Amino acid sequence: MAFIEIIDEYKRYKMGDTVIAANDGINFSVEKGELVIILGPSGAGKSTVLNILGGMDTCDEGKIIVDDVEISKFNNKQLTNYRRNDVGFVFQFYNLVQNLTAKENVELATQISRNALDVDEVLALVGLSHRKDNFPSQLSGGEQQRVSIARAIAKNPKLLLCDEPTGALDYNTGKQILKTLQDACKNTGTTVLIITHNSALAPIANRVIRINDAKVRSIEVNENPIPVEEIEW
Ligand SMILES: Nc1ncnc2c1ncn2[C@@H]1O[C@H](COP(=O)(O)OP(=O)(O)OP(=O)(O)O)[C@@H](O)[C@H]1O
Repeated sequence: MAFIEIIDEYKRYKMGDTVIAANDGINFSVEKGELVIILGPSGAGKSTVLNILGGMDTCDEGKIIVDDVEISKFNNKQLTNYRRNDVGFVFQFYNLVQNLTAKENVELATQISRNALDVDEVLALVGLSHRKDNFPSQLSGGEQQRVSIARAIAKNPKLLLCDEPTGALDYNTGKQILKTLQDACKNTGTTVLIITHNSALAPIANRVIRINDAKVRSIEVNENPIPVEEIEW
């Protein structure tokens, strides 16, 4: 069995009298340590899959298996522990606590997690050692996103889930963030999933899952992913 298995997963939202199928029979698997890109246009159902995989939402039907555990059977308490210990999240808008320094923002995550890594080492890993005592308002967007990546990695999660992590950044800063994620995947062995609508990013991933209109349309495995610094878009 693969590290992540999503099997016949369905999620529907009721809007008044109509029902929207956000995920309509999703199937894919991911191997441990892979960098995965989930590609698709707005409204395709990408965030829904990621939220279900991250234990922030639950599916209506299907099985979600992570590291041999069926998380789709979890109760609320189990889901809380799963989110705390096993999943790191990175969002488009960094969601940092404004009155805490970069280091304190990362520490906050390590305090509620079981397997936390050394905060200074993780800040060094994302290239922020020299900025750790700064507040978010004193950091650029790219630096703030690196703090949020550090915060997610510091929990030493099984999965790092990133929803449009470069969406609010300019081209070069976005590229640096993707490189940070690619390096983090390589250097820590964490399985990383990135949602994007930018198909030019596909070559950097080990696996590319294309989702459109609530279904998986293709899955592609790259034997030789390309370093982020070598792609242009
Ligand atoms: N909480 C919700 N209530 C009702 N409908 C929802 C909810 N969340 C998502 N949807 C609907 O489900 C579909 C898939 O949404 P989803 O956010 O997963 O797409 P996406 O591919 O991540 O899009 P984007 O790139 O714009 O974030 C959309 O039609 C959306 O409007």
